[in-house]
Amino acid sequence: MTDIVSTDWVADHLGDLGVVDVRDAWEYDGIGHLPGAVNIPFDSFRAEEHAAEGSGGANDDSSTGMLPDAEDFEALLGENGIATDDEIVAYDDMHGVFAARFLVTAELLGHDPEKLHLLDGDFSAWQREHETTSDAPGVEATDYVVDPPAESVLVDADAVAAAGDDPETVVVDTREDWEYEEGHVPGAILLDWKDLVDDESRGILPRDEALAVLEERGITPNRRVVLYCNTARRISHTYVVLRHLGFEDLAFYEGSLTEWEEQDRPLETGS
Ligand SMILES: O=S(=O)([O-])[S-]
Repeated sequence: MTDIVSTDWVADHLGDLGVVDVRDAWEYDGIGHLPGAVNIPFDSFRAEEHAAEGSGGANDDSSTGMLPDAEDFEALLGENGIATDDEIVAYDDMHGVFAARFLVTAELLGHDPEKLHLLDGDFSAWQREHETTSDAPGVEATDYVVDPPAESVLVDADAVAAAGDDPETVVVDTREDWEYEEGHVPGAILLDWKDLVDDESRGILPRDEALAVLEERGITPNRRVVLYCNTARRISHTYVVLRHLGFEDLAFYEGSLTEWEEQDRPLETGS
């Protein structure tokens, strides 16, 4: 399970971690970064275009959304010296949402989720408490191998539509309220991903508070939770937080609303 870790935990384990900074290169170079961090900016591990269901050919019913090609991801991690069995910590300066997307991408492409960690409180927490550097790390290229798991949390649009009729399942829209009001998957519940984040510390809410926010909306660990947003970036953060809180039955709609709308599926409006 991808974990959420403190700056002190990262400081204690720095020598044993592949540290991935997903901010833009100018921030990594100009503002500084964690010691030993490599820079893998957000745009570099996303597909250039959204790939909808069936885009891989007539018999392809998979939805790869914004996931990169396996070879591209292998080359990217390999050239940055990240190995297939590395423990990885990722961070950004956006409350963790971009870093979470990196970690979920790695998980979906087969990196052991037990070895994936999100820095709580993002770069700002590290900057307040620990030294940063502008020194480039020494990088030794690796042969990173993508090997997607046989069982995946990925679901397609049909599964999302069917989930709406299942009382054991809750479909969750992690966008902002105005986006939800303009149009959402019928029956979906609104949970802005930032509602689980403390705006000041940029870290996740204390466990009890986070669980209370979720329970208020009927999102409880005994239910299956199906997540979507626009292009699967914001759900990546919610996915990591829910795993951290102990939610076991999660489904990840990579195609998200982009695909849903491309397929002319129904939308509900209003709050
Ligand atoms: O975060 S997003 O994929 O909805 S743009």
